[in-house]
Amino acid sequence: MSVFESTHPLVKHKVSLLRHHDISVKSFRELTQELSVLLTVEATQHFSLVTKPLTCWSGEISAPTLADKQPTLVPILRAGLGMLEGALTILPCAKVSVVGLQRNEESLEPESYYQNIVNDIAERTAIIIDPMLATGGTALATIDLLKASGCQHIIAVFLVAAPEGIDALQSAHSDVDLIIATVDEKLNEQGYILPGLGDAGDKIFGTL
Ligand SMILES: O=P(O)(O)OC[C@H]1O[C@H](OP(=O)(O)OP(=O)(O)O)[C@H](O)[C@@H]1O
Ligand SMILES: O=c1cc[nH]c(=O)[nH]1
Ligand SMILES: [Mg+2]
Repeated sequence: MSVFESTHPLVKHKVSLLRHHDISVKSFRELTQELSVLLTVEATQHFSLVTKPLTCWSGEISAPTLADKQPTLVPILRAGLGMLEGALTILPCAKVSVVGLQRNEESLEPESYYQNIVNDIAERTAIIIDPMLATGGTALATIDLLKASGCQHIIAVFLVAAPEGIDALQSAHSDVDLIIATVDEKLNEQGYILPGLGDAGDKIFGTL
């Protein structure tokens, strides 16, 4: 498994803006979408290309073209929906597979309440999108579900990740690549990332 933490100055700057304690819902949503665009560029940077003949204004050329089927984006409800529009900005033909998981606030275990996975997922790269990787339980459950559905290639994109969550994914799924805006310090006793963002879903949906 590769773990890629972005070093892009715009990514770092936008994560810092997200951390402001009194950030508005509007700003949190906008920054989440902007970060999602930047991280989706990173997530797709190793996609394979083939050359295909193309007639352009000056004649025949061999043009680089994506080799494989479009990926499926996998937003984890709710907070992952906040990253969907940004990812679709640069992958406008991607399919979308939705997974509904909510972490139980006491046990910290993810509880499943919805899933709708594209039926040809075995032929597509899945790009999981969720702002937060904390204990890793939610991401693990999502990866298990995608693999059980036949998925062969998974990339997971997070805005903020705790070392505990990264370790959990590395131990269980060494074939999954992680793209992360920022790796934070640790989890607190309630399973929240420090310094973190607080509850990303509540900030995106205004349910604080
Ligand atoms: O790594 P974990 O310990 O599993 O925690 C991370 C999960 O927690 C948050 O979702 P939450 O359960 O708050 O649901 P929400 O998106 O509906 O707010 C977050 O968006 C992740 O999905
Ligand atoms: O810090 C955290 C941990 C889990 N979910 C969040 O939204 N934030
Ligand atoms: Mg939440």
